[in-house]
Amino acid sequence: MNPDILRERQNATFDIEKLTNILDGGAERTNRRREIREVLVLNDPDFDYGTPTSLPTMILKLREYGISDPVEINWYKSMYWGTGREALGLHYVMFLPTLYTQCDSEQFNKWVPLIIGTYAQTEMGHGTHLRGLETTATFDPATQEFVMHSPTVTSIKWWPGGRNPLFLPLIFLSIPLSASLFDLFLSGFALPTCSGIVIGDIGPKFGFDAVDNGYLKLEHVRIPRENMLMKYAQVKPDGSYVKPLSSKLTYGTMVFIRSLIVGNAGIVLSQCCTIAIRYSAVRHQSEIRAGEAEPQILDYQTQQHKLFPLLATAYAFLFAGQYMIDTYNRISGDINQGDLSEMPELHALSAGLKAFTTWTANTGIEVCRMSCGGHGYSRSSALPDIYVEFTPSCTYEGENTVMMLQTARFLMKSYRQVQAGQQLSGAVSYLNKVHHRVMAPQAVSSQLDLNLNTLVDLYEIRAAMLVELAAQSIQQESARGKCQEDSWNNSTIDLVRASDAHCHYMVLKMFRDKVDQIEDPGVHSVMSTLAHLYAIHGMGNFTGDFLQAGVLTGAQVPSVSKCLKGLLAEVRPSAVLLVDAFDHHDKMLNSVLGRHDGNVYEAMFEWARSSPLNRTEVHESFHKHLKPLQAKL
Ligand SMILES: CCCCC/C=C\C/C=C\C/C=C\C/C=C\C/C=C/C(=O)SCCNC(=O)CCNC(=O)[C@H](O)C(C)(C)COP(=O)(O)OP(=O)(O)OC[C@H]1O[C@@H](n2cnc3c(N)ncnc32)[C@H](O)[C@@H]1OP(=O)(O)O
Ligand SMILES: Cc1cc2nc3c(=O)[nH]c(=O)nc-3n(C[C@H](O)[C@H](O)[C@H](O)COP(=O)(O)OP(=O)(O)OC[C@H]3O[C@@H](n4cnc5c(N)ncnc54)[C@H](O)[C@@H]3O)c2cc1C
Repeated sequence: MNPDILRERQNATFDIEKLTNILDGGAERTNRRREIREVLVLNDPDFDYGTPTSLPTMILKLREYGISDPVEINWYKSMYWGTGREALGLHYVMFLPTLYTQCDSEQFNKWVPLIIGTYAQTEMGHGTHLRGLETTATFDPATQEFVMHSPTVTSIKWWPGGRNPLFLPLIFLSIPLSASLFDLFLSGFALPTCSGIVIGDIGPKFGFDAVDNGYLKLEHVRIPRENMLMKYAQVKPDGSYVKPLSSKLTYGTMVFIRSLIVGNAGIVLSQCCTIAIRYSAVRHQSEIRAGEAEPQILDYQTQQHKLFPLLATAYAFLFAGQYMIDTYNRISGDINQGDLSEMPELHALSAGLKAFTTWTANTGIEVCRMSCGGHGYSRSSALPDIYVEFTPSCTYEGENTVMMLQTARFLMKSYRQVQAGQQLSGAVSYLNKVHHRVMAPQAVSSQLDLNLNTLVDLYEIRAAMLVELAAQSIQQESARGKCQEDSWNNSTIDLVRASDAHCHYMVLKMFRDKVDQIEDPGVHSVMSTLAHLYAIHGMGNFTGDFLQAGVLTGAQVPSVSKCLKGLLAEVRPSAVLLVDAFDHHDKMLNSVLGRHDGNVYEAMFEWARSSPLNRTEVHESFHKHLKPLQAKL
């Protein structure tokens, strides 16, 4: 083991295993995750790491081992595929959940165990604006069929993942918005089961290469009436339409996946922090004091300033992901029982946190890559691949700006309810105080009150202020004679800013609540330090907001920076131990820089030598192209 990394692991001030258990949701979950990883994957002789041929093996193994819990499926898949996406991701996270949530019992029993599918909602002309989708589904009572049709070029279904002839049906959204299971293909390499279907691949993408995103054009293709998913809405044999309790129930799968993406952003950021911080512990470069040995780059304050707030953010997002999934499970359970009262809040929370966490993680991955210098740009670091695979999450499952504006809709509605004298509950209850906000007591002192509860209060006040400013912008636009829609559009910068601040407050609050639950003193202490770092770093980034909210004075601004530097120094001794607690296996991380043993250079040389370009002493291109050219010169 590299001596630097060995030294970093001595004198731990907290129990790493206990922190890993907290991240997993308990010791039993950690044990189960490791059992899946060590026994069912790494020690499986059939396991040929991450090669496409292993996809069928993976599916059959999942069935052989009886792994059906979605989280355990993801644990298994992530060991098989490491940090990359794989062709079946969409099947597990969108196609199956749609069947689970939108099929009536007969359809569920008929389809769920048997098929692999995709989710074809987006069209070439519309991805965000679902009410603008053009594909039609026209019921023909004479034949008890729906006639599915793509009337225009912009109505061609565009992007469905895993849309190759190998795959079976797809969930199809069409006008009127209902989800019909559209059985297009038989298993295997069968051609379309009926004419009128034009499919293909949409061509090379920025990345996401393991997933073939396709296109699908339908020309009056008929499917049985029974293929409409009929849990919430039905078309009866006589053609009569039974409306769902809410038209938004059809959007349920998107809410589910957005909820998952929150925790996934934390996982991806934790992977990158593991790579960058372990590498920064073994990389020596330049000098701090003349004549002395080159220091670990992790001892440069700037390197700590790049990485430690991201480390804190990774923990914050992992805890936010746990909260999000628990909230999703609770509210979707109520919805299943017909209680839709909290559906708007679930939509607003999942939409906002999905955007907030993916935007932040997306930027953070690049900071981690650049903090590793040239070696970060090498594919051996895994950081370029992680970025390329993660960055579309800011677009898919709800484009982030649009998602922030959906959260803003909920915030504005809540604000108007407070103005009308209503008492709010839930995540926006802080708006009840928006008109009675008193200056925070600490604003009169020059010292920053570092109490975590006080910091949460400051973020709450900041969010309330920005919600009020956005509402006032809309009111001012209306007062200038603008219609409601234009008043809204002319305030969308403020609205996104308000939603962002609301999500920032929510994430810090969840982090504080999680820290409060930690009983082990050592773990509590180091997590409390990270939560403080997350809060103070945010105050440094948005100082203007806190000044404008009147909870920070000009005299206190220098102490924000001073406090930040102190917290960076406090995290330094535990940095490697904190990424060890994420428990990312080398095989899954697949990064030369992020190896647990820190033996980076030897591994990098081996990695380079294994390149196909080095298979021969002289590359064949010399003989094929250069040598003939030289002969003519
Ligand atoms: C299982 C374990 C696995 C773990 C894996 C871990 C993580 C996963 C990581 C990555 C994912 C992996 C694979 C997936 C990768 C790629 C696949 C990508 C797939 C896709 O992209 S699928 C397509 C996604 N498309 C969208 O998201 C479309 C976005 N657009 C919309 O949602 C809607 O058009 C809109 C923007 C919300 C507007 O809708 P609209 O009907 O026009 O409503 P409005 O007029 O704006 O509002 C009316 C009213 O309705 C409320 N509303 C809107 N949406 C919802 C909702 N979903 N739920 C509840 N309520 C909703 C809205 O709030 C308004 O209410 P008011 O009271 O304000 O009137
Ligand atoms: C890798 C990847 C995989 C995908 N997989 C699938 C899949 O399997 N199935 C599927 O159905 N789809 C899939 N998609 C499509 C994806 O869901 C859409 O791309 C996404 O919903 C965004 O819609 P759009 O592309 O139409 O962008 P647009 O909505 O056209 O966005 C373009 C710009 O317009 C802005 N904009 C749009 N509306 C508003 C508004 N109301 N207010 C302010 N600004 C606005 C956006 O903020 C953005 O800046 C995938 C996409 C990617 C990148």
